[in-house]
This record gives sequence, structure tokens and C-alpha cells, in this order.
Amino acid sequence: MRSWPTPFIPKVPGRAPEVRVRDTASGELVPAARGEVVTLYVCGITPYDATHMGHAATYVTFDLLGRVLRDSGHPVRYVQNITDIDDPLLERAERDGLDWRDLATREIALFREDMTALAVIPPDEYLGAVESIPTFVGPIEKLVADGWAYAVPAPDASREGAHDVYFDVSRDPRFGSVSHLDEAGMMEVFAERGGDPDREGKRNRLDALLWRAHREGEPEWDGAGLGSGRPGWHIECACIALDHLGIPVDVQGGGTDLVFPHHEMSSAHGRALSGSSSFAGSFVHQGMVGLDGEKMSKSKGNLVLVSRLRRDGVDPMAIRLALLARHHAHDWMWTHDQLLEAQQRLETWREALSGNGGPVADQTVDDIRAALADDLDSPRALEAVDRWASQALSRGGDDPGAPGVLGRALDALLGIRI
Ligand SMILES: Nc1ncnc2c1ncn2[C@@H]1O[C@H](COS(=O)(=O)NC(=O)[C@@H](N)CS)[C@@H](O)[C@H]1O
Ligand SMILES: [Zn+2]
Repeated sequence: MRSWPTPFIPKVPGRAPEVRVRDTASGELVPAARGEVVTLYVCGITPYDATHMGHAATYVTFDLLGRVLRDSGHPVRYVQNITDIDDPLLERAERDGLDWRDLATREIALFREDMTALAVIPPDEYLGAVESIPTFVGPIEKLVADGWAYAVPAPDASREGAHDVYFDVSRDPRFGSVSHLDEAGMMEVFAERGGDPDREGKRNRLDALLWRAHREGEPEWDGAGLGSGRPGWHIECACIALDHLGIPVDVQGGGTDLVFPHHEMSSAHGRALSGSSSFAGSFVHQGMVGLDGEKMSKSKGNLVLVSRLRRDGVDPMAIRLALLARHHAHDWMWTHDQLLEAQQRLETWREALSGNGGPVADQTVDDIRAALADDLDSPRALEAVDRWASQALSRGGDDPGAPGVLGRALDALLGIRI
């Protein structure tokens, strides 16, 4: 699948320290890089209601990680999927009287535009689930052959004697090692996030769907020995990560609403397929962005869309700055005031950088690097720039090169083009 144009990334003298991130699985602050090249798998959108502020916060956060990793001397191999087939997409298409493929195409195009406007560096590989389905069939058959997965009769399938296929979570001794939820905690969110705990014939209520036999009116693909049907959600990310990056990946990224079941399950599937004892060196999660007291989500429909703000003439750099002003690890509420503050901050920075000199900026660049290398502490990075700008505006400065150095650092490290 086509991604979007890569923004120019200026060179900045020096380099960031080794980046450390808070790993959800261990709870520890760990180095994001475990070798020279860093492999990064970030879950992509399910293409409808794109691109709301929650999506944008997530992709800007992992864009920041990619930028500071490159700046610290690590090439990054970045892969992202698109869940362009799944129940929620089919349900939304149904609700809006659209063909699900048209809905996906329209929303992916909008997402590309928004990512481009927000100066998000595209993944090296951008894979749709639909185009990748042929690569899921073999691995699912292998999971069955190796005893990790089993068939459940599907009496409502369109073909007599058809079966769905489920992953047996009781076979995985490390199940729960990502979310650290107990069974009750898992059961609390499993159903609302795509699980089917009450499905007849499953060995364990938390077992996850790997392959769904064709039902009347649903799209279907050739599943070879699995029969005609379509893949489950979690196996998609496990297979794409395995095929395009290898398991373990260095970093698995996503929002905190993916910790369970999605990253727990894709980790279980990926470890079973690869034989690796871990799915990722670290799991990094973006806190939930809300609006008016509730998580911004499609089901609630309380969405602030990047494209709508852009259409109203809001500078995408102000949107990005508003997102960077909040630490990625915390949940937070989007307010219009935050956008106004970000616009004001951008104006102040632009004015301070427009002079033909300024205070020496080397320390400011070091402070930005140190903040981002410390679990992507973007609020602290922005405060360093605020200090330089207020000094430049109040006392001026005699370093003619300072605005250029700092302007390039803002672009390369924060993705903020002045
Ligand atoms: N309100 C929110 N705040 C922060 N991140 C969010 C919010 N809503 C969704 N996200 C994140 O945005 C990304 C895309 O979400 S999504 O469109 O629902 N798609 C999916 O979760 C799957 N396609 C992942 S394979 C996910 O990482 C999700 O955790
Ligand atoms: Zn995913």
C-alpha cells in the first residue's frame, strides 16, 4: 500500500543520547535500540473516522521516537499496517450505506494527507491487511498443526461444515506478560475491544479468533486448508511484524487501548510463530486523548479531526505543537484552549527565530535532545525552546548562526517547521 511523502529531515550537528522508553511489559525505562538498526512496528488505523486527535497523538509520538533514534545514530526500519478489513469497518460501512472498500480508500487517503501535513515520516513499509491476507493463511495453519490453535464449528457459516479457528491462550505460559491483567481484568475489556468471550465451543473464553469462516454478506478470501473466510485482527499484526521486521521487534507501538487484548494477543501469536521468547524489546503506549471527559473514540463519535481543523485554516504545525505539549504516557483531554496556546507558542518561536541572530542555541539543542531521549519528554523539550525564545526576544543575542541551528533542530527533532 502506498504511504505518503517523506518530509525533508535537516542534519543537525552532534547527536542525541541513547533513547530510553518506558516499557509497558517490564514497567522499566529501557533503551529503545538493541542493535545498530532499530525495528519499529506501530499499529496503523482501522480506516474510518480518520484522523482524530487520538490517532494523531499516537502517530506523532512514534514519529518523535523515530526522529530522535535517527538523531542518536540509529537507522530505523519502520513498519505500519492498516486494518482495512475488520468487523468495526464493516459495521461502519453498513451504517453509512457505503461499500466497505470505498470507505477504507477514502479514509486512508485522508490519513495520508493528515500525516503529511503533520510532518510525520512515513513507515518504510505500509501494509494493508487485505493485501496481506495470503501471508496469514500459512501461519494460521501452522498454529493449528503445532497445537496452538483449534477449529470451532461455525453452524451459521455460509458453507456446511465450515469452522472458525481460535488461538488457545492456555497454551501460552507467557500470556499476560504484556498487560499484567488478571483474568477478571482481561474479561472486563475483551468483549468491548473485539473479543467474543461467550462464543460456543471455545476452550477458554479469552481465546482469540484467527480465522472466521465466510458468513453470508461478508467479504471472503481463499483460506486454503482453513476454508474461505477472513482473518482475525491480532494475527494480522503478528504476521506483518514477523514477515517485514522479524520477531522480536525492538519497539511495538500503539495507544494504551491496544495493550489488551491486541498487543497481548499479537505477542502470543508472534511468539508462537517465531519461537522467540519475546515479541518486542519494549512495548510503548500512547495515553488516551479525550474530549469533554471521555476518550475520543469512533464509537462515541466525540471526535476532533485533523482534516477539519486544517480546513478551518489551522496551521498543522500548531496542531503538532499542541500534541507535543503533552507527555505521551499520560491520558489527557483535548481543549480548544490548548490549540490557541500552541498557536501563540508557534508565533513567539517564529518571531524569535526571525531575527538575524540570537543567544547561542547549542545548549538548547542539547536540552531538546536530552528531553526526547528521556522517554520522549516533549513538554520538557518545548520548554527549552521557550527559554531560548524569551531570551532572544527580551535581550537579543549576538550569535548570527543561532536561529539557523535551532530552526533545523526543531525541524529534525520535533518535526516543527518554522
Ligand atoms: N483516543 C485516543 N487517544 C490516543 N490514541 C488513540 C485513541 N484512539 C485510538 N488511538 C490509537 O490510534 C491507533 C489507531 O487506532 S484505530 O484506528 O482504532 N486502529 C487500531 O487500533 C488497529 N488498526 C490497530 S492494528 C491505535 O494505536 C490506537 O491505540
Ligand atoms: Zn495492530
